[in-house]
Amino acid sequence: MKSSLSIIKIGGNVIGNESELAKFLSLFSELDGLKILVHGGGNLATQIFKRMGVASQMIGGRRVTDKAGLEVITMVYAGLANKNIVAKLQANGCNAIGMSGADGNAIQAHKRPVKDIDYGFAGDVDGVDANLLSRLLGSGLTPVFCAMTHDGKGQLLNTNADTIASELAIGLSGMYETTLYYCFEKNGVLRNIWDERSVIEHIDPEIYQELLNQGTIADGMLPKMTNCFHALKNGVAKVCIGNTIMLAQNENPYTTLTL
Ligand SMILES: Nc1ncnc2c1ncn2[C@@H]1O[C@H](COP(=O)(O)OP(=O)(O)O)[C@@H](O)[C@H]1O
Ligand SMILES: CC(=O)N[C@@H](CCC(=O)OP(=O)(O)O)C(=O)O
Repeated sequence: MKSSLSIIKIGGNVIGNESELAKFLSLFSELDGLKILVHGGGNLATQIFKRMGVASQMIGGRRVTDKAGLEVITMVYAGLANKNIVAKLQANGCNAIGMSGADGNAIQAHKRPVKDIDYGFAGDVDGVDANLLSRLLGSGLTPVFCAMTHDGKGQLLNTNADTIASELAIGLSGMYETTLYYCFEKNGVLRNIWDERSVIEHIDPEIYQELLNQGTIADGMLPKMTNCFHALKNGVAKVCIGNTIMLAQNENPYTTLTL
C-alpha cells in the first residue's frame, strides 16, 4: 500500500497577513505524515510592483511577466516569501527546505508558447522529479516550493503556484496516495463571494460547468479549478479547497472536488 502525502498550497492573501500566516504555519507544522508546501505570493508581488512604479498585468488569473518583471518575481517569490516561510517553519520545529523548480532540477518546464496572448516568461510544467522529492521526504525534510520553474537552459520561469501544486501532486501520485489542499483566505468555493457561509461543499464536473455558466467562479478561482480537475484526472486521490483551518480537521465546511 502506498503511504500518504499531503501537498498543501497556501494562497497569496494568507502570506500577506502576518497572523494568518503564523496560524497556518503552526497548523502545517503539526500535520502528521509526509507533506510538501507550495506558496504563491501574487499579491505581495503586485504590491512591490506598485511600490516600484512598475506595471504588472494579470490575464485570466495569470501574470504577464517581462524581463524586468521576472527579476522582481524572483526576488519576491524565491527570496523574500520562500525564505521567510522556511525560517518560520524551522521555528515551528518543521525541518523545511526551500525549493524552486530549478533546485535539484525538481520541476522541468518550458516557456509558454505565444498563442493569442504572450505571457512572457511564464512556465508550463513538463514534469517533476518524484525520486528526488521522495529522497528529500525520506530524509525527514519538508520541501517548500515557490512559484518558479526553469527550462533547463538557464531560464527561470514564473509559474502559477496552483499549477505547481497540482503538477507535484500528479508527479508524486505514482509513489504516494496524494491529497491536494488549496488553502486560501475564504472558507471554500462560495456560491456568493460576499457570504462566507455559502460554501459549496461538493463540486463535480457537472456542477462546475453550472457554476461557470452562472459566473459564480471568476478571477484566480478559474485556474485553481482547472488545476483541481486536471489533478483528479491524473491520479491524485483527493482535492480540497478551503480556509487554513481546513488542516485542523474540525467541523468547518470546505469544498471537496470529485470526478
Ligand atoms: N466562487 C468563488 N469562491 C471563492 N473565491 C472566488 C470565487 N470566485 C472567484 N474567487 C476569487 O478567487 C480568489 C482566489 O484565487 P487566487 O487569488 O488566485 O488564490 P490564492 O489566494 O490561492 O492565490 C479569491 O480570493 C476570490 O477573490
Ligand atoms: C504565471 C503566474 O500567474 N504566476 C503567479 C505566481 C504566484 C502565484 O500563483 O501566487 P498566488 O497563488 O498567490 O496567486 C503570479 O505571478 O501571480
